[in-house]
Amino acid sequence: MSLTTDADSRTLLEATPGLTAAQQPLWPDAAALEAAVAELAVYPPLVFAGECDVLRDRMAAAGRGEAFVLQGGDCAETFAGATADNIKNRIKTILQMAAVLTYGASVPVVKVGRMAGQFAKPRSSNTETREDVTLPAYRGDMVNDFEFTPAARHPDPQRLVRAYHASSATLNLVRAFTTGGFADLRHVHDWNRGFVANAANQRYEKLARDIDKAMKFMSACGADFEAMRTTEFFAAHEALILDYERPLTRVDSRTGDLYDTSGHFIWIGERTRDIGGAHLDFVSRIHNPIGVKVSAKAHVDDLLRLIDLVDPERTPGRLTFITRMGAGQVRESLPDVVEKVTASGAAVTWICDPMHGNTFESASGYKTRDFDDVVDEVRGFFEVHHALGTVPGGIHVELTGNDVTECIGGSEKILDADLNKRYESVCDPRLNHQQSLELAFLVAEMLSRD
Ligand SMILES: O=C[C@H](O)[C@H](O)COP(=O)(O)O
Ligand SMILES: C=C(OP(=O)(O)O)C(=O)O
Repeated sequence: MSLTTDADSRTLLEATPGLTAAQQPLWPDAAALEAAVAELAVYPPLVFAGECDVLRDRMAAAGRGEAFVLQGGDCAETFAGATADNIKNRIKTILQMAAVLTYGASVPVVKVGRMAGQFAKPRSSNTETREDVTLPAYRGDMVNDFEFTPAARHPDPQRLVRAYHASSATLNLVRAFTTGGFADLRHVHDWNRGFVANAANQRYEKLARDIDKAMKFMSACGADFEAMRTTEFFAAHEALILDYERPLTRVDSRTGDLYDTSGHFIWIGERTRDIGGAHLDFVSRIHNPIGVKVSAKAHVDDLLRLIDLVDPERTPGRLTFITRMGAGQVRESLPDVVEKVTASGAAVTWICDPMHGNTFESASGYKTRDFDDVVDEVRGFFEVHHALGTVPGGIHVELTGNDVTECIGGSEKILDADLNKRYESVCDPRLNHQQSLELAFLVAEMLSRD
């Protein structure tokens, strides 16, 4: 991997003339921005192109039903939140979920963290008003600070550089955890025993007992548990701020192809997937596996054009549609999209994001999601794919390993009145540790009925 100055990469480091990039900050100081971008452009890549290729193969397997993808992590990572404990708890939660899903799906689970780069947020409004004060909206730690003061909300390009360092430190610990023994399947299994030991989770005891038996069976057969002390783990985030993604785009010295080395998998959000926009133009020129969020409002013709642009060669694993239609819409809106995309001969992998179509403001004023809606959207996603004979390839979830109270419901029965106890997200509400595991048990049940 090298940073070359050949024509192709030079063009990539610059914005394509005439294309609009939605949801970008209004950086107040052009010289400061240029300095930050120049700094990023000479830093080492965060990931290696070969790892992105491996993930593309894994995503292709999920598209064929030979693997199942679990993408999960914070809605918005913060610099202050990039602590060892937070990262460990999130990895632990994802590993626990993956173990349960592996049993349910009987295929490998591809583990992808929404982490080590998820520092930018698209917003519905450019401003936020509290009482009679209006300030720029918080757009993620990569851009400005959550604190509601004029100074904090001022976009600062040096934050792009801080995001790189926070991502680098996060990824370093993630790699240590997942290759150094923390991911040992036997530990993960023990942690899951703790989950069902809680009386509130008795409903999942049978599945947990079955997994226990499977572990004992594997042990009796002489399975090599030492080989299961490590696991593959990939990093993903929304490629939103092009002043971050472009300078981290490098030429792969093996092939001459371009890769965005800020993460293995990057996705384009619902608000930035316009066909003539700069985001799709950007991802069409890099070789990472790419996700695109698809809401119930998406027009199929636009999606078909998008496929032609981003995946003209129909490479399995290259393009994933992350559908987020809402529990009330998924059964009505998803079939047409899946049918027409499939009929076009496209090779997309389908993943369900059951979070972003199910957000509402609670009576007490918190942005929240109801656990039942989250489960129902996944159920609807499975139903639609089963009816059409297509493959439900995975889930994409906003979660944390901590005991926050941001989404209502689940076996702990979090109520609206509980939300103020530990609402810590700086943007959208996440499933907490228990809710995440409960979702994994429920999805494992859905998968094992396949
Ligand atoms: O995470 C998703 C979006 O950034 C978020 O839903 C937008 O939130 P907003 O409507 O509060 O701006
Ligand atoms: C903003 C997000 O989702 P969407 O683009 O689907 O709204 C997100 O996943 O953080």
